[in-house]
Amino acid sequence: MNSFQAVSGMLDIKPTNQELDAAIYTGLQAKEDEDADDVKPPPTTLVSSLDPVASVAEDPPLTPQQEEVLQRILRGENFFFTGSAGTGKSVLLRAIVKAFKMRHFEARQAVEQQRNQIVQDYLAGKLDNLKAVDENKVEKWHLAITASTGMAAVNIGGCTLHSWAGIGLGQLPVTRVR
Ligand SMILES: Nc1ncnc2c1ncn2[C@@H]1O[C@H](COP(=O)(O)OP(=O)(O)OP(=O)(O)O)[C@@H](O)[C@H]1O
Repeated sequence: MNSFQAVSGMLDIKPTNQELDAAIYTGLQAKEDEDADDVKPPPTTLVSSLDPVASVAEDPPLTPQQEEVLQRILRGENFFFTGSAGTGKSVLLRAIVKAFKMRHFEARQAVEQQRNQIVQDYLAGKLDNLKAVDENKVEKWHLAITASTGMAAVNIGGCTLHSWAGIGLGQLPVTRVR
């Protein structure tokens, strides 16, 4: 069974651990919400309790299928994951966000270690001059966590696609949309 078949063959399952193994997820497909444009982004203090990385601490370990999707995304594949309600999409998405944040954190840490090593070598007389660390080796990326409605966005610690794109309520003329 290929991934696509696995994805399409798991509709209407309940979110038990065993059935989650047979399930894959609907990325950012959100429930219908006609008032989505009216939903304001929640204040930062509220969002903190919904922080996707903080939530991962309480999330269960990924199922093999969730883990496979995570690994493939980390390898750079474009991945559309889908499934009916309660099949573990949000749990997986939070794990993806955490993995990217960890990757960035580790890259920054490596730079700091190199920098410390240079200073130590210089102080120990092993280097004539302090040299700069090549920060270009730090992976640079932008992570946008978006959903099509405000409620769906809150659930994943993101924002609406409209908000992220600067469209807001869509009341400004096109020329003024950033
Ligand atoms: N790997 C897992 N092991 C055990 N439980 C899990 C796992 N993944 C998800 N669950 C549980 O299944 C339930 C549904 O998960 P989640 O909210 O991620 O589903 P969803 O597909 O995003 O749902 P919806 O489409 O309704 O937003 C939650 O209670 C979650 O903790």
